[in-house]
Amino acid sequence: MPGPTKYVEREIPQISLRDFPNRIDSITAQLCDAAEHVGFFGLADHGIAAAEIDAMFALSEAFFRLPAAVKATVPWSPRNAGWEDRSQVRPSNVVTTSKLVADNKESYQLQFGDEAMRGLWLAEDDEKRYGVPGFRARCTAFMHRLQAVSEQLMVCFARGLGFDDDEYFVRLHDAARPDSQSVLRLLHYYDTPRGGGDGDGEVCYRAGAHTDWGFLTLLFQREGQGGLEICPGRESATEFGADAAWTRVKFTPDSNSIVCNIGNLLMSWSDDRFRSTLHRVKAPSSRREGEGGKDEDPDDYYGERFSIAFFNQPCRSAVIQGPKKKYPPVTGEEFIARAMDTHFAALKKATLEAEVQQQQQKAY
Ligand SMILES: O=C(O)CCC(=O)C(=O)O
Ligand SMILES: [Fe+2]
Repeated sequence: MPGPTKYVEREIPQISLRDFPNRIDSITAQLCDAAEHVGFFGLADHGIAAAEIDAMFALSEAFFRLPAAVKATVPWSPRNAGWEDRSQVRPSNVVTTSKLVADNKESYQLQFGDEAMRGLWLAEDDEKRYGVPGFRARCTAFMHRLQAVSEQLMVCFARGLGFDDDEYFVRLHDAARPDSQSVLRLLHYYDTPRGGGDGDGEVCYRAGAHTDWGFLTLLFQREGQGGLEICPGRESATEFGADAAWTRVKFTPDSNSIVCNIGNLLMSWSDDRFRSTLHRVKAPSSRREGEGGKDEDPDDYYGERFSIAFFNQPCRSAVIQGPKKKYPPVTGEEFIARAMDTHFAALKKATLEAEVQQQQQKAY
């Protein structure tokens, strides 16, 4: 059972993309510094207007407010796309609660490719009928906006890592290729019940501690809907940072900042120079006092949270190897398959350990 979270203030670098062509050297230096030392940074002056972001959040909320039966017509598929509801069980959830607890959220994952999205978009007539007209076109346009911002970062990272070709990462993440794997994830976290002693004792996690396994994640959050926390450098004695000092990633209103973080793939692609950083959306909480609810803090936020994440993932056939060749080459497809295997192996291990713990408790 987790104890109260320790919090520390850490500076999360804020990087401006203003005047990108002329400032590319200084932006590259700032990005590489943030990627090496924190793994997280905020991006300002990225060119996506506040109105565009607001409109995308409104569209996402309209989708999530649809009846479950409608959302279930575009169900999650192992192609890493589609809608899921309270189905993502993370190893960290199991380790900290000793139960198979899923994140208390729903999400809808979208990709560029027709094949990946086969049967996973609402039909045009249904978009109109259910009050989300133009949903597919608007989401796709927003993905292209995020792709363009990501490509600027990719050019900087290619330069900073010493690849000869500035477009190296850009080519391997080409959204026009049919084997593109990048994902836009609309997220909706449900209200989290607080420990009160009058409920059924269900323990809720919003998003358990994890690192992202892709290349680079870009995330929008909303003012007043906090919860995202990071644990830089995995400064933790335990696997998922339960005893570590966490830092809240606050919304920065004046810059429309995009929260960016390095994924495991860019970490290995940089020969471990850049770091992927443990993060989570707090908090474990419970309807029954003392069950997970121990981790409550006066600054916690328990209301609904909407966020939008864009996961840059290399095309399936991309060959991935760092400039110093620390790791043998792997394709984008292999990397993701391995990430899945690692995830399920960790889940299996955590589940077995939780079962053993429960048996021990019964025995004494
Ligand atoms: O919603 C958030 O703020 C974080 C989401 C996240 O970390 C993820 O989906 O990987
Ligand atoms: Fe994440």
